[in-house]
Amino acid sequence: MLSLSLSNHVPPLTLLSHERRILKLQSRSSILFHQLFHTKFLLLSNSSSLSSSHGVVAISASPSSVAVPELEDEDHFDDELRRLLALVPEEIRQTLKEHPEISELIEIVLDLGRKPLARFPSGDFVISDDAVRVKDLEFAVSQVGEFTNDNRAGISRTLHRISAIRNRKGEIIGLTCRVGRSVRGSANLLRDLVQDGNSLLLIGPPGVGKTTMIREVARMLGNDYEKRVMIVDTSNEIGGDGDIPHPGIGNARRMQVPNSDIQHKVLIEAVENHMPQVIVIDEIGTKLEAIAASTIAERGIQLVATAHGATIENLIKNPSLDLLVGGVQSVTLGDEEATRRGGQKTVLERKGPSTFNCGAEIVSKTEVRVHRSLEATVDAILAGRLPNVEIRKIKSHGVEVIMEKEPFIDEKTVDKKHEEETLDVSKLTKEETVSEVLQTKEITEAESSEKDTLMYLYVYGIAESTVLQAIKQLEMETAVELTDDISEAEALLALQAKIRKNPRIKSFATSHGIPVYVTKTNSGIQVAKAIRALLTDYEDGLGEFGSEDRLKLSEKMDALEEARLAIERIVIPKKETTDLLPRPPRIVSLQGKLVRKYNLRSERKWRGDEMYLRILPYSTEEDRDDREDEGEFGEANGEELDELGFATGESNDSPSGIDRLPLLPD
Ligand SMILES: Nc1ncnc2c1ncn2[C@@H]1O[C@H](COP(=O)(O)OP(=O)(O)OP(=O)(O)O)[C@@H](O)[C@H]1O
Repeated sequence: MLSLSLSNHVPPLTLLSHERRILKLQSRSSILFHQLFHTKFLLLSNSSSLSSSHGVVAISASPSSVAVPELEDEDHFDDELRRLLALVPEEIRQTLKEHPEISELIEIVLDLGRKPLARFPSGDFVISDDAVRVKDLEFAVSQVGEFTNDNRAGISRTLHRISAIRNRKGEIIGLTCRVGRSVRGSANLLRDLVQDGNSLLLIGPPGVGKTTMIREVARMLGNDYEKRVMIVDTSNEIGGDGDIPHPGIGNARRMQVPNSDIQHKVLIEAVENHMPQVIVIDEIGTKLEAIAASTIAERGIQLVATAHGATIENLIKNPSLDLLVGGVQSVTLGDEEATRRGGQKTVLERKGPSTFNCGAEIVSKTEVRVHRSLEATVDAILAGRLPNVEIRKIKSHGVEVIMEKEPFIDEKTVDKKHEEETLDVSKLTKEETVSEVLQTKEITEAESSEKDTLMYLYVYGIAESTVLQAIKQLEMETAVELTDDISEAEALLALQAKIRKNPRIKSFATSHGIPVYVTKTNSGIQVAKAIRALLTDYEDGLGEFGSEDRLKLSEKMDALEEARLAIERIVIPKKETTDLLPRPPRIVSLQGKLVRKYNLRSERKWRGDEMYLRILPYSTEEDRDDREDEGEFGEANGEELDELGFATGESNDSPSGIDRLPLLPD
């Protein structure tokens, strides 16, 4: 039997659960520690050795002297917990302190005239049989900061959150005192998603641990990846109460929000004034906040946010928040398509790009369901298919942090079955669907691996089984893989009638330089012809397929987007003259056209030998010079703007064809 040497202040019986440390005896001479909730180990033996890989920390020691884990900031944490316990009347505080799970306390509930409760992961505990009195509430309130309009307050330099319930006169008659803690490693399951700059939306029911995870993401991005992180901290929950943020956020900075109603404005201010690379925000709950988040994402800033809701489906159905996942619209089908879908006349489709690239449903503190492509998930859900999900768990029965993947479900193949064999996917058990799909995928992958090159193809409006069949028959040099993610596609194959009805897809392809091939019918022969044409083009210009156009286009799109943002964010609302970045004259001319579409005046300027556009906050009525200038670099015309999707006019549609967001109200 191993003997454990314990530090004096840790009672032996609480060792296994204290701060959720899990020790597992691996053999007579070694012990492994679950390193999730602490960062430092105090080695009590000189003969101990410590090694770490993949979040697993192994400590080997001689049987008689074993390492004891020690929280880096244990004293600090104890002090914080003490400050929360200080809120309850002294006579019952001791009872609470002696509770064996005190280090895992979640909340203290004090309701006038009722017995005080402590909430633990294992359940509720009645702290005393004596009901809470007015003076008990007053005592607690006197120790916390000011309550803001959302009835929340904090305790300075701690992460605790105190929420008040008031009577109709506004007097406090109940308090929920939530323990806040910073937990190192709590976001390890999400590290790979955010480290490359993906925007991530965390959702989950109240109390599941979203704030704790997002705080750790902020710290991780700021410290481990040295990004400029700005937290917009609506209730001071991420960075704690007081003006000096809690050390749990690491190098991340934080902006406080004076009033939750203006959270969206602080979000925009954060971007405009503090040059963040990442914005972190807890609880996006209103339409205005969702709009502000989308605006930020549009500017290419990485966004990490939380929202309430157990699943992505909940968000899709929430009219205030559906914008976060692209929004939903009802589309009327053509007769042919409606017949093919068994008479269904309208379908729901995603309206535009999702604000976030990835999503994670927090199931518990140790389990998340990851949607690597939120757009693909939303599309799948709206089409009645199963989305791809990765289930990631921290296994506590062992000592490893294990990433689990739910078996891969290839939506395209599910779709194929849906379309070709009119097979009702919902009637299949998940296992049946998955195993069939896996078989198909294996075959495709085996075939692909024999070919020299691989091209990603996005198919729109044509049954994918027809496409796969055609590819197989053609026996070209290039292997083709169908993708659900249009942004990774190297070519787009569409049914003409379908793509005409969806200018957004076409516009996206154009703006990203993705060549589009269309067929008039979706017969096997037509489809095969189109694929042969596109593969021949691809093989002819291998490596440069569309790349030159892609470059030119992306520069034009960037320039127009820059002009649009300057107009909508600065020139119009602030009535300020704004200079754009220097561009080739041809592109400056195009920007000038866009400015005129907003009835504004612009001037071409030179910096050295570089030309740039100055946008003035005056109407075009005064814009004589510019009009006269027209034609000097004369290729730019309104039609080109239209082609690029920057048509303005009366419609509220986005100039880029990808739905733009309305301007934020003042
Ligand atoms: N990994 C963890 N280890 C230990 N305790 C945790 C962990 N994650 C969260 N907690 C605790 O669980 C409680 C709820 O966590 P948190 O406040 O982060 O949840 P939430 O989902 O943001 O809740 P809400 O939606 O109500 O704001 C807190 O007391 C927190 O300290």
